[in-house]
Amino acid sequence: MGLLASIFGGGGATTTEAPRPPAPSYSGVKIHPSVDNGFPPATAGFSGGTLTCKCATNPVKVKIGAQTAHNHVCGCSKCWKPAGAIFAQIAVVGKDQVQVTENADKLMIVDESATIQRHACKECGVHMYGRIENTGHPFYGLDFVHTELSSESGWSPPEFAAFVSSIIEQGFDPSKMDGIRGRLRELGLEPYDCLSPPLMDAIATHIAKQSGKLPA
Ligand SMILES: N[C@@H](CCC(=O)N[C@@H](CS)C(=O)NCC(=O)O)C(=O)O
Ligand SMILES: [Zn+2]
Ligand SMILES: [Zn+2]
Repeated sequence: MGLLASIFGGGGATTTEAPRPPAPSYSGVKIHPSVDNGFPPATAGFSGGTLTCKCATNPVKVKIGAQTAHNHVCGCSKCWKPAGAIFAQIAVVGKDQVQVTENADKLMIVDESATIQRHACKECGVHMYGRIENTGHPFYGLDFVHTELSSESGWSPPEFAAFVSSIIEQGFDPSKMDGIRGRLRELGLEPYDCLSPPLMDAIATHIAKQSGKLPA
């Protein structure tokens, strides 16, 4: 065996390597019911559906007139999560495509001071859409919606995981974060502790153009 081969273990048959342990599986770690068993790709040409709150009678209905974008799971404390879920699942759509069609009187704004004005059903607590009213905000014009509230299939699938560390603020055991991030990666949802790099870059670009650091 040559010197390099002996240093770097390139000797082939003479090297006795221990078998590599199988990659750990985090399949038992729960994230959100819509992603825990995997999720289908978007349907080509899909053009929206109707979101319905959880009320057994007189549910609030919101018609979404287009496919969503930037679907993701969010670990922050402000986004609505179904019972027992650690993450929310949320996507954006143009605000002009969002129309409350039934029982609009049951909606209330959860926190008037928040950037995203989340319109929730007063009775069941489900957030039906979140709107940004600040015209200077990078995401102005986009509404935030939970497409799991629709019976239609074909919506854009989640692409990444946002605000992952924020689940600790809500009481999640910090020693179990490796399992959470491992499971998210297994599902193809790269975990970030804020938004994804393309979205953070888009926000920063908008801010730099507003301040004149970049040409508008
Ligand atoms: N660590 C905070 C993060 C909250 C946060 O910044 N959430 C993001 C993702 S939804 C956001 O854009 N919030 C704006 C808003 O809630 O209006 C928490 O969990 O409450
Ligand atoms: Zn309701
Ligand atoms: Zn959130």
